[in-house]
Amino acid sequence: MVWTTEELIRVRRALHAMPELALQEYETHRYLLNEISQLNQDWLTIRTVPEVPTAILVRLQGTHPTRTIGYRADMDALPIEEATGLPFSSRHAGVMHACGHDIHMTVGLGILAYFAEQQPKDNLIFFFQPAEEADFGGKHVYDLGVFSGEWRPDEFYGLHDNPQLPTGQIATRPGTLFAGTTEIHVTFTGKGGHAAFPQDSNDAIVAGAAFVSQVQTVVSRNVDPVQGGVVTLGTFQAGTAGNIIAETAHLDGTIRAFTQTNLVNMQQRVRTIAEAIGTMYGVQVDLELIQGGYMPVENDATLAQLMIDYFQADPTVAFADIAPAMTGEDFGFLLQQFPGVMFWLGVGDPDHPLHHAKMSPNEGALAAGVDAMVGFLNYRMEQ
Ligand SMILES: CC(=O)N[C@@H](CCC[C@H](N)C(=O)O)C(=O)O
Repeated sequence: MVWTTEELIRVRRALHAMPELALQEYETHRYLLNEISQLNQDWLTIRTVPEVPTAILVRLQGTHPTRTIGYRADMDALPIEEATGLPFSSRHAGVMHACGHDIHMTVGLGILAYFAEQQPKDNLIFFFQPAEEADFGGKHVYDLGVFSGEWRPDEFYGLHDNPQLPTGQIATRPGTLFAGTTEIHVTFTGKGGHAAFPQDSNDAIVAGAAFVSQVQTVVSRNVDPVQGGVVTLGTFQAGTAGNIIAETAHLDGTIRAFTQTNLVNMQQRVRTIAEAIGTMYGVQVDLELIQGGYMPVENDATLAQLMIDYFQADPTVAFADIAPAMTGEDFGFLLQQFPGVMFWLGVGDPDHPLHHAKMSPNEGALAAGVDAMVGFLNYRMEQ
């Protein structure tokens, strides 16, 4: 490791305090560029992408390259009011790094800082990616043709922090690691009116409530229980007062499955239910189902096994086998274009899951993550 633990913590706390939503990561972008510009530039090239202005790519020229290896860290945060009480809490009201992307960026910078001092044998590309939680930034950048020519990785790696695992533990598996997801955005529009005269209205809340209940049958009745799936509705906004019948109800949610086939079937069921509710309750239905880049995260079997073998043989790494999770990740899209591996990095906060307002990763994971990945990349470059 080139950066000390103290330097990693300094960077992580600065990033934690400046969380920004998808495609708005301008302060984060400036901060990362400033840190990267202070590294040794001898074999380092920085590239920005005008069409996705918060993205940053960095290429390190290898000494005797046989391949180009990509490493991705995501940058965006979530619309959550932080409640950790930490002295370096979010400075941005209602926005929080509650998914640990501050950890991801810091580990990425730590690995980059190491190879900016120790020139790698193979070429390395670091991709600081906007918009993982929404708007699938990885797909946007890929679709622009950015990963071509000398910026084309032969293989791609990335990590996600995991509060349920002990600090510094690494876990992954060959094949499916995370689900594919689809965002649900639906508005039911009926006819508002006085609470006393329901016969003259079409109540959007009743339609929305029926939708909430009915979509519960998608997983319980339409998905093979052995394969599993998720339909969660995370928002329901309707109404202004107890004695007014609401004209509109808006709900947002997510559909998840480990295979694209199951995901598409679930999308169709959700669409059918929404349309049927429109007919049953006499409301207009505006439904958007957006998958974008949130494909199932499929680890390349050979590269994942290589990584697992390396980590299991390294006495400094605590490695654990793990089952797939229903988390989504738009890295799944990039792993459909390039072989590669995503892995979990334990951050030891079992009482506060990802997306919780009190989630507080243990910073001991930073050095563990950098050391493990630097070790693996050096090993991979000998193959
Ligand atoms: C790691 C993580 O938490 N990722 C997000 C990805 C969101 C995908 C999309 N916006 C959706 O809501 O389906 C997750 O919620 O798993």
